[in-house]
Amino acid sequence: MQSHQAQIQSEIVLSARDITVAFGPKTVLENLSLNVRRGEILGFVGASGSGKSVLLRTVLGLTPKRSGAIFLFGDDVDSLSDAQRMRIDMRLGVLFQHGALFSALSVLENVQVPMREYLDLPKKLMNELAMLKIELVGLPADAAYKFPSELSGGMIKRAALARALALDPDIVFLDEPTSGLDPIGAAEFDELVIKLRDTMGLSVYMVTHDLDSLFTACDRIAVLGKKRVIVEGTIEDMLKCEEPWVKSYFRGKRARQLDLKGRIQR
Ligand SMILES: Nc1ncnc2c1ncn2[C@@H]1O[C@H](COP(=O)(O)OP(=O)(O)OP(=O)(O)O)[C@@H](O)[C@H]1O
Repeated sequence: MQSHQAQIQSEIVLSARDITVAFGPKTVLENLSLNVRRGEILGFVGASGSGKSVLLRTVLGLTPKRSGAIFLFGDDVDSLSDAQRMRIDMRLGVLFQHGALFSALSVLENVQVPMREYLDLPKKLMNELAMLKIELVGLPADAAYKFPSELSGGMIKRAALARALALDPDIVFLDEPTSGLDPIGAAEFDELVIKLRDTMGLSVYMVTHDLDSLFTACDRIAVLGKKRVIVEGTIEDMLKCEEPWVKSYFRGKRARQLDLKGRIQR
């Protein structure tokens, strides 16, 4: 019999099954299947234009699929009532590429956007909860009253993460979270994501091109190619894989510069 811990570990929080998405005559995803397990950080990679953002939008219900099913926390989202769907949506946090904060709102107000949308809380409590999230992502308290234009790139990402965490989600979707950050800022962001996973049991679906993130933060990696997931596994599996795109990505010049293999063996 599986231990309770093993059951939790193997629980599937997101299952995309046989997903096909097309725009007019152009099929972008075809019979794609992918699972995210509770408490794991899944890195999702693929060539530019291969459909990573389309899949993310499809999972979130923002882009319609032609066929297939999306299961979130065991429920087929197409079978849910509006009220049930809303309860599921509250368990998802999203950090879109470029942070996508509202420029006219302070950081505190940005973090409160999901709270205002889904909850009916007194202002004082909302302020306290938003401050807790701001602290959680490592921003100083005075950042709460700043506007996005007054923040560095790294602070914007953290503020956007605080907003994604506003409702204590079970899974967060991060779309290229470290793009535009310098290597130190990117490494700090990865550490933050790992810490949140470890302390909150968060599941993380991370679209990324960042080899450092794939190496240090991701438990598993899924590679999108030919309209579906062509390879899935650990970073060690990627380094052994002979599929041409995977090989050139993980063992190409840039990867060699990062000395990924050496770092694995150390
Ligand atoms: N609304 C749309 N209408 C038509 N085509 C679209 C639409 N959205 C995306 N596409 C097409 O789907 C394909 C996949 O795009 P997508 O943005 O998902 O790629 P990606 O893997 O996220 O790329 P990148 O790594 O560059 O962000 C592209 O050819 C894009 O032009």
